[in-house]
Amino acid sequence: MRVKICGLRSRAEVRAAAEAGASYVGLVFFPPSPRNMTIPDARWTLEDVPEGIARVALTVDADDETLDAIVGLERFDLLQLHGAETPERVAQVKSRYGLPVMKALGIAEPRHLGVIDSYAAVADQLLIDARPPRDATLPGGNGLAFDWRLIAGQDWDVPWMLAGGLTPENVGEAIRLTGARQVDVSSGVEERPGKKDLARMAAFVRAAHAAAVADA
Ligand SMILES: O=C(O)c1ccccc1NCC(=O)[C@H](O)[C@H](O)COP(=O)(O)O
Repeated sequence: MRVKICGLRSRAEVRAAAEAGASYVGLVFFPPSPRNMTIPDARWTLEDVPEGIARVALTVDADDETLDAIVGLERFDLLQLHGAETPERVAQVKSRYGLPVMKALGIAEPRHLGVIDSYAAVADQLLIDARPPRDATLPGGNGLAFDWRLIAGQDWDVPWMLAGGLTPENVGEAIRLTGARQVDVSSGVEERPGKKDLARMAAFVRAAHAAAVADA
């Protein structure tokens, strides 16, 4: 079981996520978000991440200039594209930067599953998330879950991660229903938007690992 904790905003939060057992730590580069990270702050925030933990940069329909600046920090192992990027744009980003790319896809109904294969053909990983409501300010990180039965028994040609409204309380059921081997959380381990609750991060990782063991 691999856990990603997203929307971290300080070195202390990154350290706590690593100590809790996260396999991925994510920073959000999206100015409207309460979790937004600036490029200069990201360099410092990720200065001493332990070996073996993947550092993820989350962007939303970012242009090349923004991605150049983020990748230029030489701090990231994986790019998470969380906007309306097309499969062609995913392929372009992957080839321009030579870093693995994870494409986030929001689902709410069976028809939203239809596009997943076209992204699986170009992305290194998929992040299967809740589709944001039409009036949402943020395309992700809304703490909303989708009906996990929609993807029960589904698998794709690349590794995928389950996200959307996960919490220490519900992640076990989500893993059992979907068979996810990787899970991602942000709001569900916060005291308030943009501020992580260190005890909840640890509880989340424990619950995810316990569900994976129970499933084995
Ligand atoms: O977190 C944000 O503010 C954010 C902004 C713009 C796009 C995506 C964003 N977050 C995505 C995530 O943190 C996760 O990858 C995932 O969607 C889980 O979010 P949550 O439902 O809050 O656990």
